[in-house]
Amino acid sequence: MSGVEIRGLRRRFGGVTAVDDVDLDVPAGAVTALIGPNGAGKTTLFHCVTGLDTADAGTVTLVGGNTDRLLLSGLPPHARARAGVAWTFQRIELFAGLTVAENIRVGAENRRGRPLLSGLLGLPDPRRGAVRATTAAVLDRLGLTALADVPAGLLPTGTMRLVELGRALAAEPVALLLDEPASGLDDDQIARLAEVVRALAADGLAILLVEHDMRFVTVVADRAYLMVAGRVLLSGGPDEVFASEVARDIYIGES
Ligand SMILES: Nc1ncnc2c1ncn2[C@@H]1O[C@H](COP(=O)(O)OP(=O)(O)OP(=O)(O)O)[C@@H](O)[C@H]1O
Repeated sequence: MSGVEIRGLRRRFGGVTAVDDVDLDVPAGAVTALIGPNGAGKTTLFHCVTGLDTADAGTVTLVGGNTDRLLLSGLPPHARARAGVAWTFQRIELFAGLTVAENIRVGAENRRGRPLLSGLLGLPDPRRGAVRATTAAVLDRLGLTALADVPAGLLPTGTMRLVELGRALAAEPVALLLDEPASGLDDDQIARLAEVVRALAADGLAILLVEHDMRFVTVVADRAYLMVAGRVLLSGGPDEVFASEVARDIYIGES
């Protein structure tokens, strides 16, 4: 399998085992959803993949990409990003004063890095052409070209989420992690986001989604993992997982 392989992952906070011996595959070319009630450990697992948190045990491995198998465990977030992992947060973290294009360009520049010396000397960046091309391609892909020059802070939430996704995509990742991308979106925006996410998976990205919105998960995910109290209780097609007794108990009353 190429994608992200999680094995025996464990993370404790004092007496709480937030992630308890989790195995999970995020294959390339598919959307994998991680679902479960508040406090299940989804965000902790997500952060152990990005490197924003450090697992106490287990491994996270990137399979494919620049190297055949790269152990991500132990690497800081920027090294994981450079290896091909990109993510978006539940809380939107755009530069409000920068335009849509500038925000996306940040992602493209992070990926390519800028030769330190030319930056310090104020010389033209030799990679600027590639950054510009990537930014234009991402704007086009997400239908944001007409908004390229609009300050991100002026956009409605749904569009901001697309810009954040654009910034992640501009890094040309192998694996993409999305933390509650549908939160705060209306039905039309959710449908549009679902289309974009499906198309990205069809292009070969390995996508991991932490999500509460059942409808979105059902439409977009190939496989869902149900996590409760740090453990994966079951996994399978989203319909099958949501139809299970344990999921029905959790999601009853939710949309
Ligand atoms: N930094 C921390 N320090 C102490 N406990 C933590 C920390 N982060 C998470 N926890 C605990 O770990 C458990 C899992 O939390 P986590 O945020 O990963 O769950 P979640 O499934 O993402 O929940 P939600 O859907 O509400 O975001 C919870 O009991 C939480 O209180």
